[in-house]
Amino acid sequence: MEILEINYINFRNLIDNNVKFFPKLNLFFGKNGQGKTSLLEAVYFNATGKSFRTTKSTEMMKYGVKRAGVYILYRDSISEKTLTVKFNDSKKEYYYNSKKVTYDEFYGKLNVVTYIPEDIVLITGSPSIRRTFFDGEIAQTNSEYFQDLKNYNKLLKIRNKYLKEQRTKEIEYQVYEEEFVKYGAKVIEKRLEYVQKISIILNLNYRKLFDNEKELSLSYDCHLGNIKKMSIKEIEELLKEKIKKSFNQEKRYGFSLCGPQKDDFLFILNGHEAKSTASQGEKKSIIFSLKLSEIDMVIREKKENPVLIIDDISSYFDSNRKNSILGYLRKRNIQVLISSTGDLGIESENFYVEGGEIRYGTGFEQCK
Ligand SMILES: Nc1ncnc2c1ncn2[C@@H]1O[C@H](COP(=O)(O)OP(=O)(O)OP(=O)(O)O)[C@@H](O)[C@H]1O
Repeated sequence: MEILEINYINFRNLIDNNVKFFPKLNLFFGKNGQGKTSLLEAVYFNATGKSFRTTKSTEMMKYGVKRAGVYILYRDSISEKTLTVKFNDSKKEYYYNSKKVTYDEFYGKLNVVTYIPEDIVLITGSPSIRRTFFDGEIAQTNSEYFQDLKNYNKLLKIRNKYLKEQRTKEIEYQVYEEEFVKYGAKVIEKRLEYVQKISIILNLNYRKLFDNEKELSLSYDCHLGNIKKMSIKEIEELLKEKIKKSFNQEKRYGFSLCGPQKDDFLFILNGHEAKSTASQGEKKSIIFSLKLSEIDMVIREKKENPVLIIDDISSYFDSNRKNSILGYLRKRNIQVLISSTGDLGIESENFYVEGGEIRYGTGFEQCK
């Protein structure tokens, strides 16, 4: 996939514009606070309907305006396509090839992978951060998972409501519980399958780019115990069993204590959990390897190259490591959008960002 151009209106500090991108490395450089991240955020938001900086879309609207919008023209292996998101403080509208669509129909069309400074929380942060991240990743290439997860989350809310209101003797509750178990097991099974696939690629990428003396893996830490070799029926049975055992406690608490919302994803480096043992440098390298592995997963599942977005590359790696990563990305024929406060010392198409304006082809001397 390749983004050909983006148009934005009233997006953060960006001056309304149309920017054309190039197939390989696109570098957006400029001083701090000029709009580099805002441009990358606009691309990400246009592709996914979400921001990597905020959960409130109103924060992305230029101060003082009532509505904003982004439009992307991109090409996949078949044809050119467009995606548009229009939003205001109360709703978002999605368009695919100029036709209004639901979010379900919109999500996953244009695949993007991001690497931003805040990504380190994928290791250091809480399990819910990892669940949200991996759920999004799996859903990006697997629309069945997107639906299963949506159904499960709906059922979880309903089940919690019944538990809270002590209505578990009602007939409907039994029906909901059966569905809850069915979708819960589906979510767990698909997550496990994804983890098993990506873990192998993750280790290869980590060893190739960062440290071939170490072994890195990702494991799915399921609240049901070791489910690695289980069929979906066995997972369902185990979940049912677990619910039966915790039911009295669930009624007391008024919410579900079982289900995939209790699970976690663990990064294991040389046999130890990275969260508590890996160095800062190792954590950054693990996350970068994860992002490269996501690219490989998209290629594998969708037969399309995703677009890679890297915000502020200079803040992660020293120049040696940066050069080896960028050289590697160039060889892989992936479109990359990178922001930096200076020259990267590698062949790239350069854009200068100043005061919300993006200008193509200007020299690095302006940045000094
Ligand atoms: N909703 C908004 N409307 C207008 N301006 C905004 C809005 N949100 C943020 N800004 C401003 O936009 C400017 C650009 O921010 P951005 O994060 O894109 O900068 P940057 O070039 O990536 O900087 P850095 O190199 O420091 O990360 C900042 O000065 C910020 O205060």
